Amino acid sequence: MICLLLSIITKAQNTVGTILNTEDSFGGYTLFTAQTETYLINNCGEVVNQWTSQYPPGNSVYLLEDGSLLRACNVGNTHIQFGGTGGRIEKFDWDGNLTWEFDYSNTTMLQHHDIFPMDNGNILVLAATEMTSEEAIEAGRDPSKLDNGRLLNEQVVEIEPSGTNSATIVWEWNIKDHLVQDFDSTKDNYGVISENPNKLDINYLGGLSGNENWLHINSIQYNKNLDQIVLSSRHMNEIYIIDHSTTTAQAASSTGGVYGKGGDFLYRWGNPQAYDHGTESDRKLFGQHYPHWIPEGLPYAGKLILFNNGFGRVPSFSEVFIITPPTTSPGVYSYSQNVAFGPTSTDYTYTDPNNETEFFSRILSGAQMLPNGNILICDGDSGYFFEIDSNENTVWEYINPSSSNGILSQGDNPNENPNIVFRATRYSPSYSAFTGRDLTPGDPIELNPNLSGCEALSLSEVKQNSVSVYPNPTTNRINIKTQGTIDSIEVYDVMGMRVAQNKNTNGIDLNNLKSGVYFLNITDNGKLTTKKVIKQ
Ligand SMILES: O=[N+]([O-])c1ccc(OS(=O)(=O)O)cc1
Repeated sequence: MICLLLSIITKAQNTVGTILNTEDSFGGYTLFTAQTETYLINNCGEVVNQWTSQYPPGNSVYLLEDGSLLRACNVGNTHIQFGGTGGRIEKFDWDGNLTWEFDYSNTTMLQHHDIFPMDNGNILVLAATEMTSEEAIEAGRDPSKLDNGRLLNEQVVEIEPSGTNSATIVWEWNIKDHLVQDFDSTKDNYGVISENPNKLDINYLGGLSGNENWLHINSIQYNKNLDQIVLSSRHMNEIYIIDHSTTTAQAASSTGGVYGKGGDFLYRWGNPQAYDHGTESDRKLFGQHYPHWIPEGLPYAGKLILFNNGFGRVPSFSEVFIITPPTTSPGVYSYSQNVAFGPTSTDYTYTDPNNETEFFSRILSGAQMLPNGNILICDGDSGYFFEIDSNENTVWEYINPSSSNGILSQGDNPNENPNIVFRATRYSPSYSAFTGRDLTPGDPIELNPNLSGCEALSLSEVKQNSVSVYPNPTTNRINIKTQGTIDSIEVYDVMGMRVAQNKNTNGIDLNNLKSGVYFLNITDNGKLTTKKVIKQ
């Protein structure tokens, strides 16, 4: 309720940039990429650093511990085309100089969607590679389900960068080595789907037709403690965990590695129909994004958080899930024959608390647990980032002003100007990338900006004690102590109705108001501060 009120009070009528900033948001810097630019903004939407590439996103971007930027970009491969393609990885230093670039794009292979920077400097790369129709049929694909005369294998490569534009592949995994099918008994991988939960049915299409982009894996994330990778397949509506401790040879087999299963799935979740372990009613995921392990030291550490887009169900609505994959020991996932991998319910689910269909992103998107227990959510389709607290109050809101029609002005309608964002990531001010950096805020991204509401709030955070109210609680008058000159005092009830106001004076009489909680909007030398008061 307090946040609802704060939002009513502090919401300048902004259409882009920072829409809402409250004292309950996690102070830090938010990184996202749109068009050719990557922005690091503070909670007021002011740019503290910016990197420019020649290319649009392809699609994820990371600020590394040393302050450099690792970004996948889209080179426009004409041989492999679907939403989310990339093809090149670029690294920039803090000052925006391109220090390394690497292409993973040709007529038969293409990096897409996500990459993951590992602690040792290597990079996990997600790529699609071509399987000819002969290869696909040999792997048991129904030939009537090969719309484009080929199929796209999904591949993970670990690359070790070197020089300014090269890298060595040091590890590799391919889904085509982990297929099962019950279509063609003459092929090697013929089997009973339900008896092979650790493999993928090459003829399960998740309700689609014979699209070559059959799996559409849209994220790759890594857990160094478990040495495991989690992948998200939009078209299967499943997430998969695989072992990274294997050799490349083991990763192409079903044995070896710390967990003994080679490159077969260690875990899968979201749509048990895909392995004949349930029906549509058992399905949890609908075009999901960005499953990743919540880092150590954060609330829900070690669990998986993901954005369930809710695409393909009626009605359409998105959710944020936190789940605990059941295990028998760390990284060893519980499974009993013919029972779908758990859990059957989530540890946490966020939907829009007022109207669930209000929160919906068809594509892209993600959610990030923050150190104070808030969650940063990227509604990628709308370029809309918002932060919720543990009571599901919205405590920060931002709309990406960079659209495919150019940089928007404050007042422009973002709904008329595509401003999609793949993912947004908040970095804590204590992150090592910021050590010794000049973080002086520059201008916001949007043209003709209006930071009034936001600056007031940020200032009130800084000058926390410079405006005080007393007595509080009060039976009648509230006095205001400030170093500046008070321009106006407005009193709002908990429903956001203004119930009293005064100008050019250092107090206000609450005599006529009922007992309860009120909010004072105090403008002092043009700066806004909000104070909660109790009328007895
Ligand atoms: O339009 N795009 O840029 C786009 C569309 C779909 C897409 O795939 S998804 O799984 O990330 O939604 C990625 C990018």
